[in-house]
Amino acid sequence: MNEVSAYVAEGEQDAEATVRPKRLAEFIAQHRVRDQLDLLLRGAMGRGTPPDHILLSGPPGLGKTTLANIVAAELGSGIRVTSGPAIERSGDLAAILTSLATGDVLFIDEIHRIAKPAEELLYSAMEDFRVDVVVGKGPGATAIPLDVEPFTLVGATTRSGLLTGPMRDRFGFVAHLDFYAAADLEQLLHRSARILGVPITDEGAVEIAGRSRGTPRIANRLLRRVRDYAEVRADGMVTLATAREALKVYDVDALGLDRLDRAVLRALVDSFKGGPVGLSTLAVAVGEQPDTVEEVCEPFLVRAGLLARTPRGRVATDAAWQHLGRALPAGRISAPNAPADLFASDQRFP
Ligand SMILES: Nc1ncnc2c1ncn2[C@@H]1O[C@H](COP(=O)(O)OP(=O)(O)OP(=O)(O)O)[C@@H](O)[C@H]1O
Repeated sequence: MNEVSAYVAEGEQDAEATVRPKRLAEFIAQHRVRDQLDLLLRGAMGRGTPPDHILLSGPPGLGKTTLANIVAAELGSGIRVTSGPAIERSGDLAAILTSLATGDVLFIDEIHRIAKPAEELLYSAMEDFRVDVVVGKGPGATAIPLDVEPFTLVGATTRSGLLTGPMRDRFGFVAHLDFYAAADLEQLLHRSARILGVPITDEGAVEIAGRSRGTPRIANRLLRRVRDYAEVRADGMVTLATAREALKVYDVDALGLDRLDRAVLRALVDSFKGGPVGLSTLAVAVGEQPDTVEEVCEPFLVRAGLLARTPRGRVATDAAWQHLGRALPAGRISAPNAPADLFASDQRFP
């Protein structure tokens, strides 16, 4: 996994936890989602019932796990955390569900990857707070109904388009987290720097924010890398100069693209003449899993107008050729920058 991707590397989780906002009021930006959640939670607390189930979607590192923890903290409830791939058998899920206390929050990350039998069990738990646990096999199998205490499911997904209709319909509140504006990331960096005791100038924060791909987790990670550099090679202060020098060492370019992002663009432009090319072929060309290319690199490349996802495959836009410093080949049909709605549609393209 490359240095600055939006996934958390082992050993960095403590640093992440230190700066993670604990309450809604500390959660920066995403005002619409924050307001809506605030209403949902206060309404439910006023009535003394658990709020509707909540689905959070969006690219990695934008705050889904943080919001799930905030929901529990605001409700004053306990939280159980698991993930779709971790629930292999419906029995695993039944054990979790039946051990929940009244009002608990159950957070399922990557909920689109939950196994089918477990998903079906979840339907009745979400709707009727009841699960049928099947004991035995074949004609002798019996279903034992078990009660589940009223709870709130918070599901997180990077691919809401992959959720089945029945699953999506059972969430009373669905929120899509979008990439953060640079100004919001500056605010976030100042907050994190304060908590970590890192002196930072406004220009330093602007520089890091501009290269953070609209993603809080990446902003926090770059801050830690620039802090290392500032402490080892300068006087410890994060400034414009230390940020620039450090980010050069870590191979993060002016748009915030890292090695994998650039490898994807280079493969598209140099090996496939700008595309269209299918996702799996592109992933093989850069030596990564298709899921990583699709979920980690592409959302931002599309957002930055460098790559378009079309029904015929991935295409490098004119801006991608320019960003790589390549001349557009003569006779090439120009691919204008990707329209934002292609990204928002969140569909799986070939
Ligand atoms: N709105 C925000 N305000 C302040 N910090 C934030 C905000 N959103 C995210 N962060 C920070 O970014 C880090 C990553 O957030 P989080 O783990 O919630 O992302 P995620 O969307 O759940 O990603 P993944 O799906 O990969 O787990 C957190 O440690 C938190 O400190």
